[in-house]
This record gives sequence, structure tokens and C-alpha cells, in this order.
Amino acid sequence: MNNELRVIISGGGTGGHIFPAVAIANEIKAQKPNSKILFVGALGKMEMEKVPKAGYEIVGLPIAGFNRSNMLANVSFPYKLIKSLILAIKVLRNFKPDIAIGVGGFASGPTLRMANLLGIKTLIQEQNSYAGVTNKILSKKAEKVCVAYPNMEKFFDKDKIVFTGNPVRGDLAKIEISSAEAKKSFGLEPDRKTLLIIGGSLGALSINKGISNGLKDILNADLQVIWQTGKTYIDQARETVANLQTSRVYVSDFIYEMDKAYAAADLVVSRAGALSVSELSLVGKAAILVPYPFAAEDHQTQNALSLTSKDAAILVKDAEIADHLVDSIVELAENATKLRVLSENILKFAKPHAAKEIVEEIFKVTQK
Ligand SMILES: CC(=O)N[C@H]1[C@@H](OP(=O)(O)OP(=O)(O)OC[C@H]2O[C@@H](n3ccc(=O)[nH]c3=O)[C@H](O)[C@@H]2O)O[C@H](CO)[C@@H](O)[C@@H]1O
Repeated sequence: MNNELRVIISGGGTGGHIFPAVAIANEIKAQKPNSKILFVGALGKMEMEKVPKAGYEIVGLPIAGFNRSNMLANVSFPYKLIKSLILAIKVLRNFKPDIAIGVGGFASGPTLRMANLLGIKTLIQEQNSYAGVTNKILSKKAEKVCVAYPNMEKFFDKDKIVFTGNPVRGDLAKIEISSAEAKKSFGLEPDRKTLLIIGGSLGALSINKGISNGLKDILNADLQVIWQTGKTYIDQARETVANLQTSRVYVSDFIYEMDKAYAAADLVVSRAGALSVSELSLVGKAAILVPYPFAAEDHQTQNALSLTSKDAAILVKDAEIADHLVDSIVELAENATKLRVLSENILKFAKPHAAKEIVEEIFKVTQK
């Protein structure tokens, strides 16, 4: 088998696109160590920081999203798009990939479009239960579309769909640390019930506000907390914690060691981004999902409903945070049976071999 596969992986914008991309890259490297992998992302976006941290090279395109709610913000859009298309062509011509993989996010559009033009094979990985516009367009020329939810024929040609699940980072697939050790690693008590709050890769303002207002009640329910806030809320969160003079809250804008965070958690409050949902399924954690209501076509609500319809998670709407979030947390924390049932049911959604199955498809496509 040819060991020198050349692969471009393009996309990003948020962790939900970047981390699956990194998981795919790691799996390619594990199976074909001599493969050459280049990422193509969007300048100024999260991938430009996270991809090099994961050990891969990345080129940034000057692309930005099309603003559907404020047309005036789009004045420079055509210029950025043309510049990105030209740069994408240059990158593709220089790197000469055997395949270009699109993981969603701004950069995947120009990169995969130009790959199609140059006759380079493409494959798409769609993380959500509701496909984005770019992926729908790109899928027309793609060889395969790897999806994470059933019933995706609504969006893609059914002959191209492969139901693989979302590729999750290897350290989450096999968590080695015990719950007690994980709790200690966050400076928390090893035996106390622990609530993990994650607002997706960027943090969630409305969840943060709800938690700030109800933190005292959460602590009164004997819980300790790992609270991921995102960059914009970290200072307020630190102030809230300082005012309560408690050592039972670990607060951080971003958690790199998510394996430890999941291991420490007895229950989780989370946005319903596709990767968060896939990871919670894999680690089998009882979760309260608060979908971000403004995600394209409200896809987070769809992601969440796929679980809540099977009693595999609890749904609290964003608009109901103030009235219900803290009560739901306290109620769930005190109900051992419900915690167990949710954990057992969410585990049924786990797709632990997603990365392997996607890479198999990549190899099949490149061998054709
Ligand atoms: C606002 C928005 O449009 N969000 C989208 C974005 O979400 P977002 O980027 O928030 O993505 P997900 O919830 O899918 O994934 C978050 C990822 O970040 C990681 N993580 C998170 C917090 C942290 O402190 N450390 C850390 O490593 C998680 O482990 C996970 O791997 O992409 C997802 C996948 O296309 C979509 O479903 C979401 O709707």
C-alpha cells in the first residue's frame, strides 16, 4: 500500500470543525505515518492557533463568512473570496494532494471548490444533523460524505453518504485517569459530585450568565464545579467565584484536557454542538443540553432532540435558562436513578470507530 498519501484538510472557525479535522489527521498518521498533511483554515480564526498546537502545519485564507443579517458587513466579501480562491489554487498546486477533505467552516468552500476545478478528489465530513449550505453545495462534486446522524439523504446524494459518526480525539475514546484523580487535577475534592459546564469551544454567554446568577444554589446543593467560560466571560466568572469565596469551583476560558474534565464530571451542562454531543455520548455522561438557538438553521436543537427523544439527555431551551437551568441541575444531581438512566442511554449513541471509518473511506477514494 502506498504510504505517502498527501492530504489537505480544510475548514474550521470553531472547535466543532477543528477537532474532528485533527482526529482525522491523527488517524491518517497512525495508519500511514509517512503521509503529508496540510491544513487550510481562515486567517484570524481558532484553527490558526489550535492546529499548530496539535502538531500540524496550516495555511490561512483571508476568507470571512457571509453575513446574512447585516448586508453592509459584506462589502469586502467578494474581494476576500477572490483572494482566497486564488490562494487556495496556489496551495493546491504546490502541495499536490491526493485528496482534499472539507470539515465545514469558512475555508472549506474555496479550498474544495478549487480542488474540484483541478480534478483533485474531495470528501466531506458533516458533523451536524442539519447540513450547512456550503457542505450541501460541495457534496455535489465530492466522492463521499461522511455523516454523524441518520436521515441525511435530505441533504446529500444517498449513494455518497457513509454513516461513520463524528471523529473524536483519541484521548477521549480511551480515558485513562480515574474520576477521583481527575477531580484532584482541577484542585477539587476527589469524592464530591462534580458538575462540568461547557459552552462549546467559544463559551456560551447565556449559560455563563445563568450559572453566575445561580452558582450559590449549585454550591448549596453540595456540588463542585468545573466551569469553562470562553474568552469573553472569564473575568466576570472569576469575579463571581471570588465573591462567593469558594474553593469548590474551577474556572477556565478553555480546557485543553477535556479527557480529565469528562472523567471528573458526574453531570454536564453543555451546548449541543455536534462534537460536544458526540463526545458526551462516547464518555456516557448524564447531560443537560442547552442548544445555541442561533446556529445555522437551529441545528443545535436538532442535535439535542436526537438525544432527548430517546431519554438520553435533558433539554433546557436557551430562553428558559433563567427560570429552569439551575433547578434542572440541582434536581438531576439529586436523582441517582435519572443520572444512571441518562448515562446508559447516551452511551448508545457512541460511535467510537468514527475516525477509523472515515480514514478507510479516504483510503478507498484515493486508491480508486
Ligand atoms: C455556535 C455554533 O455555530 N457552534 C457550532 C460549532 O460548535 P463548537 O465549536 O462549539 O463545537 P462542538 O460543540 O461541536 O465541539 C466543541 C469542541 O471543543 C472542545 N472543547 C470545548 C471547550 C473547551 O474548553 N475545550 C475543548 O477542547 C470539545 O471537546 C469539542 O471537541 O461547531 C459544531 C460542529 O459543526 C456545531 O454543531 C455548532 O453548532
